[in-house]
Amino acid sequence: MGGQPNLLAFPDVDKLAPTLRTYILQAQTAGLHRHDSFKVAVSGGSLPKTLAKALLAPATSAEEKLQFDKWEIFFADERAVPLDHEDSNYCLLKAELLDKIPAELGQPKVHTINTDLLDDVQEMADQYEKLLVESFAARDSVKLPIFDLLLLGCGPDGHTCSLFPGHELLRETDCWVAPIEDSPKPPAKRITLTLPVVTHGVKIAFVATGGGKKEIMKQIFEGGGGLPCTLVNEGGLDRVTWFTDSPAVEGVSFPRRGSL
Ligand SMILES: O=C(O)[C@H](O)[C@@H](O)[C@H](O)[C@H](O)COP(=O)(O)O
Repeated sequence: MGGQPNLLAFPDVDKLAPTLRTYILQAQTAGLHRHDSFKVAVSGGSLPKTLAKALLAPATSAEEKLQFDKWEIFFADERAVPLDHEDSNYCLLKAELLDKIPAELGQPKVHTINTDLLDDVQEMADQYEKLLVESFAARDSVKLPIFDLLLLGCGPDGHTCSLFPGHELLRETDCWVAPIEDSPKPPAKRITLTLPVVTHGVKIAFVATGGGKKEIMKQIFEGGGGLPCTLVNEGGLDRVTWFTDSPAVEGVSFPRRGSL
């Protein structure tokens, strides 16, 4: 392991989407070879919309087929709200992507939070972790779940998943899924994958677009001072790829801007 995160910059989201699609298809192929399924974690925010742009586009004859029936989708973070609530990351993903997948491509298996536990986010996180244990840790030797792909956003303060700058959760090393009850971004109660799980992914993708990300992108790539996104870069190294648009990276100096 080594290298550096890869930073890809596109003129706009429409130009970014086809490369994101190719990247996801490559990760799907690798996952299917590894365990005949594709285990993905996704965040909320603007990501589901961009994912939809990438994944709902018509297929080209040269590419691998999207096999959604082999996908297992987990949430990199989720808010402790009912599944049909406007703050729910599941609700967002469903509206933007899941409901629009053509029947012939199959439907992913989606692991939602247990909404009986909205008042007990510790238990909600523990149960979600159990889902990961069942899905990933068939062998005792598995110490951490290894997602085939994590698809993440980056907040204007440098947070990712529900891992916020300066928060004690950044030091969590034992559990795979943690509760948070004081999220600075509402709603306050959430669950999130922890940093060791995020940085263990086979591939880790950030999608960060729009001029609102410009200042934080500079900080992340020019030092970062322990920002959550920087910590993922440092832990994931060349397994991390950033999909950005020009407004988000204007003025960001970064040694490696590449292609897939
Ligand atoms: O539940 C959440 O709050 C999101 O999962 C969060 O982590 C998001 O990914 C970032 O805030 C980026 O959001 P944008 O893409 O909307 O900037």
